[in-house]
Amino acid sequence: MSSLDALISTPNCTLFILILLAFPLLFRLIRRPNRCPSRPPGPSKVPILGNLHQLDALLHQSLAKLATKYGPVMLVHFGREPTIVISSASAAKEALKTRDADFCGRAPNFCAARITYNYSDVTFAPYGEYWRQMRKTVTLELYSSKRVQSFGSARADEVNAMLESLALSATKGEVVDLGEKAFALTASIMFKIAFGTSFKGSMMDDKGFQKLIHEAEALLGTFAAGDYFGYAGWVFDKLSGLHSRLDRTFRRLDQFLEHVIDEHVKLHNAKDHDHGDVVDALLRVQREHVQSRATWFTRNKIKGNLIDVFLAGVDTSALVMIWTMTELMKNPSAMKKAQDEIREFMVGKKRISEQDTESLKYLKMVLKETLRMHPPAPLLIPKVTTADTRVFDYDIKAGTRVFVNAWAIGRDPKTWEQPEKFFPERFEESSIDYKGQNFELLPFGAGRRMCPGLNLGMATVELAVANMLYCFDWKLPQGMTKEDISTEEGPGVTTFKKIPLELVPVVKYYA
Ligand code: HEM
Repeated sequence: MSSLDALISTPNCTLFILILLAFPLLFRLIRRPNRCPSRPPGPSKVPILGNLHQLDALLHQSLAKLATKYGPVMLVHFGREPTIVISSASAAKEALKTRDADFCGRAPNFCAARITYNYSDVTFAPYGEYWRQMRKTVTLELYSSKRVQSFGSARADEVNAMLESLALSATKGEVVDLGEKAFALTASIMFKIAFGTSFKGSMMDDKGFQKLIHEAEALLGTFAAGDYFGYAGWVFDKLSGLHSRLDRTFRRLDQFLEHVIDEHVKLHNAKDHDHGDVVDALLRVQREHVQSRATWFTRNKIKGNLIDVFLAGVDTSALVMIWTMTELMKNPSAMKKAQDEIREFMVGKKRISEQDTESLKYLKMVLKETLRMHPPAPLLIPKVTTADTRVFDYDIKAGTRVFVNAWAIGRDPKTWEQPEKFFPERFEESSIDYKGQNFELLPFGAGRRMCPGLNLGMATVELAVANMLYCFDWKLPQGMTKEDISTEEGPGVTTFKKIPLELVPVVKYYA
């Protein structure tokens, strides 16, 4: 036996050699957490469906329930599509602030592609140069504070018309469907802002227009199987009639927009006339582009952005009004406090102006509390990651769909004391606001895809609610108590109130 053989045959040395051989393996095991991607936790999926069988029509609510088990960064599968669901303020902050650039894509959406002229709008446009240019343009032409102010008379006129119709119902002791009033108001305001005319002067009446917008919204909220199951899903959508329903709605919208744009062009060519509305603004931008030989600002881009104004601006603002009145009727002490504030401030005045609403501190808290409990877009607008990224310590691949559950975040007991209680006073000593800096309250989102229409929407809501509370007292229909008022939501991408809010207005100060 050689000396080397002798050495190897000793037990100590054999152990040493074994450790030496095992070292690379041990090293790999120790380093494993850093090298292997760590997936967010989530419910186990079944073939084809993924986790669809565990979700229901109130998607934000069923996702919130699952998140209590799997945590604030959760992976679920919609068919074959992996989707990350963010359900806490700190996870939302990491996604929408720290890694905002990775979380600002939009998920492909079959219905949205058709309705928005292949993503010619801002809301559904994929993140990139086109979205940047368009968002800059519409921010200047539509959403700047100067523009929001310039639409003030449209808001005042339409709010006055609504108050007049409520006063008429009050004299007859009629029950009114407040949801209907709110949608009619926001639709007529956006119509005037966009087209420079009221329904009366247009080719479409208010009911027909509202129906068309609701149908387009419903299509955006429809689960298109093609988005989640590839070609098989596309065939299913075709056979189920989704494609023809989509085509019908698109053609009606297109016909209407073509007519409105032609009218504006004619008037401009004949009289160099500018109504100061959105169509004129977009046509002016188009002319400037043509002069500088840029060709990308086509007619479809104008139509896509006009549709955006309605789809993003009508239902959202109306829903804030409806939920505010619902919560105030269920909480008479908050209703009294809000009315006392307004009526004390308004002594001797006829109508509340937009400037007046700035002084109504309690009303602003009421609206914040409503937006906390009832964000109109509870999952914001679905996003998609634009790069491989992380939230907390979880790896997320580029191209993954992302839902930020603003509804769950607004009701997170780790952030909010008694989150199910409507309690505007919680904002008395708090600086939390909904303007995208506080991730506990995200009704408008945050980061670069945050809602640019915040001021436009809230200007309408504040003016309308303040005047409704000032001019009228509100009673429940005979035989009903506040406990009978339902807060149940209907299915869809927005938090519709399932059972209409029906109230009886009683004139207090209306002249
Ligand atoms: C109170 C009413 C409103 C609420 C609660 C609301 C809420 C939202 C939310 C949650 C988003 C998605 C943000 C995200 O994905 O992170 C959004 C996006 C958007 N909103 Fe609003 N919105 C309101 C009013 C309006 C109005 C009046 C307009 C315009 C007329 C408007 C135009 C838009 C647009 C264009 C986007 C897409 C932004 C982008 O993708 O870059 N919104 N809104």
